[in-house]
Amino acid sequence: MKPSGSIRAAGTRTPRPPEESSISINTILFWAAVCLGILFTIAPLLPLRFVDVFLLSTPLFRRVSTSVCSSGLGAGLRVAERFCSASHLQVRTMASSGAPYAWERRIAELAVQRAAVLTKAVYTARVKGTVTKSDKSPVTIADFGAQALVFGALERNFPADNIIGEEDSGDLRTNSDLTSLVWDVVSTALAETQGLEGDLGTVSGQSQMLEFIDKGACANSATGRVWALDPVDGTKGFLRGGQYAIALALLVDGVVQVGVLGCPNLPGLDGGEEGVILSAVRGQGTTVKPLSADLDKTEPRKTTINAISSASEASFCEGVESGHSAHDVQARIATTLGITKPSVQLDSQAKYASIALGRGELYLRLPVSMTYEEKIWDHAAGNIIVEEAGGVVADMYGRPIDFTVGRTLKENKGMIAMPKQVSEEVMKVVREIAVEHYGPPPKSSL
Ligand SMILES: Nc1ncnc2c1ncn2[C@@H]1O[C@H](COP(=O)(O)O)[C@@H](OP(=O)(O)O)[C@H]1O
Ligand SMILES: [Mg+2]
Repeated sequence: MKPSGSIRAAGTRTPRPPEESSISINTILFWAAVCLGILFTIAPLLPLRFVDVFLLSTPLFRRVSTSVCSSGLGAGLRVAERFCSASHLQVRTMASSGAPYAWERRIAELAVQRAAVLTKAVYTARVKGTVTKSDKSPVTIADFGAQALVFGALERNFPADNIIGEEDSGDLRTNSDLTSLVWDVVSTALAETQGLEGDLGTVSGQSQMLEFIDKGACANSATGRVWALDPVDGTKGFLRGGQYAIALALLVDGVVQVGVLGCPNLPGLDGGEEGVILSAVRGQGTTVKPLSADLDKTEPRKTTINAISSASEASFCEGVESGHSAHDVQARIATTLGITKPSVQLDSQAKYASIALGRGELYLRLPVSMTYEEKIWDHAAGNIIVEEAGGVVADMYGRPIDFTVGRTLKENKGMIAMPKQVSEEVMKVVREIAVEHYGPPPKSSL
């Protein structure tokens, strides 16, 4: 793992590596801005292939444009951008957005989208290369392949950040047939998303693929910038033909600041093609786009949780797997709240996505066993997506979720997500039933 200690002020972009940030002298920046301005102005007159290759592919261009914009000398560039053809929208988006975490959100969305190309191919394939992990849970070539693609993209864009990932390459390193199967789906997905290579990089071969997969072993979620990935959340749903999600979040000093959820099997927007991608940045709301959209060219749509005035109006969702949450306790809570609609059962963080999209109001996840510790990658992205959509997420005792304690959420038990307007009412009932059923909250292990 890379050393930690990459603490940065919230909302700032990851500093480029040392050699990149060395372009900091004002004179150089000024002339760089002038040159870029001229280049952008004449860009439409030049052969498209040359312009695209030069502007979109050179690391030098990315470094210079990043420095130009952050130094405030980007005005010339922005003026020149107006004259550019649509093929340069990618660069414009990158260079002109000043919102905190805009770069992180964009790369996370693109990485999740590319991973979804891979998972969708495996979802419909006959061979999924399923193996059973030591904790008895299943993992497929889609989990490994999606993790390699996303971590490659993070490594390229944020090399100083730490990463927590659900999978590691242990099962692959002892099974060359399985590794070949993963490489097949990775290389196919790379070929199908060649347009993203400039932003997300590539995977050079099997050995780099294994290296990328192993970048997620970080155990510290409390300090610095840490990404948390679940490459295929809801693997059992994935294998059963149900819902699943690709979930990526960025934590800064233990607080989730960015979250992206790709949900390939959720109904599309306005009756359109299946699959949505939601993203949220702390303080900026939650947005949604079709998963298959050209993300740089598609306006994000704000989405908010339904504001209900009484919990009895809610429809609630829960997991499909009875081994993952206590359906009987959840049913009792729903009845006590006066909810009459039957539960909607969905696998994965598609539940958080559904309530953020206003397709349900309440998510109940009560533990089957008090010894189970929820995983950070199963909740970080969903947490911010619901909160930024106007919801509240808490554990079954009404406590906020503590994301600072490493790979598991050991300071919390159970999980509930709900609209703000009814959060007191819901938390009171859930807390009472939780205490009665499971006993008082266990003492902090810290
Ligand atoms: N006993 C248990 N209690 C709660 N969650 C569990 C569990 N065993 C596994 N899980 C988690 O539940 C996740 C799926 O959630 P859901 O049931 O809502 O679809 C799994 O994610 P993966 O599928 O990524 O392994 C796994 O991490
Ligand atoms: Mg999971």
